[in-house]
Amino acid sequence: MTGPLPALPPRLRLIEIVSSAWISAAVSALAELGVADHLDEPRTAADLARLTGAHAEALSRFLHAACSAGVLTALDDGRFALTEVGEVLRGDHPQSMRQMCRLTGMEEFARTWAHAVHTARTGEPAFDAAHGRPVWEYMSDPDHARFSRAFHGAMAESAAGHAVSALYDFPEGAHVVDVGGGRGAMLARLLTEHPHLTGTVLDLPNAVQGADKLLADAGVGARATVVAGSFFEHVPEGGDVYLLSRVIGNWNDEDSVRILRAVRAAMRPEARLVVVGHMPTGEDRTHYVRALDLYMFVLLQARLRTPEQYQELFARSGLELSRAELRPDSESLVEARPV
Ligand SMILES: C[S@@+](CC[C@H](N)C(=O)[O-])C[C@H]1O[C@@H](n2cnc3c(N)ncnc32)[C@H](O)[C@@H]1O
Repeated sequence: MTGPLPALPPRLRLIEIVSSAWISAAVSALAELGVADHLDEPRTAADLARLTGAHAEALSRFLHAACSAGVLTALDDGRFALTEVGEVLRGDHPQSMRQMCRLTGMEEFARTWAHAVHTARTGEPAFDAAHGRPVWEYMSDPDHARFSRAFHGAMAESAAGHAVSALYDFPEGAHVVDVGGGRGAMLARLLTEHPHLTGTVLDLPNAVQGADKLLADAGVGARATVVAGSFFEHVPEGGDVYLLSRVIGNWNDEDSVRILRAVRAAMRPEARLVVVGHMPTGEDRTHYVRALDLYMFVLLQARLRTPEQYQELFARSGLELSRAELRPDSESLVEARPV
């Protein structure tokens, strides 16, 4: 189903809502198996099962479930084809969501959602209730390297497809410090698009694993530095633009102010801070922003914010809002300057 849902009697509508989690799990499983990467031409379930090491009859159920969500179409001859939406599940699509769809289905998140009622009762993060510690700490544990790789792989995939340069004019010759920049995918894209820029990526040691290689493979290694560390302890000085992409939405107000103050302490008076992330605009066409706000709370006791709410955090951190670029259904941008 690709358009708006038809009007349904309340009981049917409700069961449609709660069972959509199963369809979502089916799409995540297809992403894990890499099914879409074999659908450069329509194929049967048996063919796809052979190519992905899956069970043919079981896979056909997953494929039909994905058809009901409009990700695939079942052809009259029994073969399955990608729809325009399904194309984005391909690993080689320029805006691929394969790693993100795979990540969404991982056990860690399933267990987190199973504890969501704990969050509703107490206001505490369900991730901690399910796993005994906060998500960043859990991910830093070498025993959870698979989850960490999947998480940072998904972030790198979506950051690489993110056109931050379409939203912001980076000054000629600027040095960009990507604070909490993961594997450096966003920095790599920025430096590729703007040969005059240099940059630094700062993130926790488990997150920057592979960043040197990613930047070198993108051909920008000579203009980039990778720093492993915590933004609560130190943010590198000397930047002209400090980027916080999809970071502040992970933290409550107190911690956000600590991060912003650490960035502010590193900034020269003429430097700028650019915050990128989903912000409620009131014009969003999907329920994703509301769902993401819930997810941030359940996972991290955090929230998405409007530019006005960012301004409140900036005011407590020695910064002031200098620009806001709101984009419904997509990531928005706010800029701040030191006061
Ligand atoms: C949602 S991800 C966003 C990554 C990247 N900026 C992007 O937009 O793709 C949040 C990032 O914050 C990083 N992070 C969490 N705690 C941190 C800390 N104390 N110091 C530095 N980075 C941290 C995580 O490792 C993760 O890479």
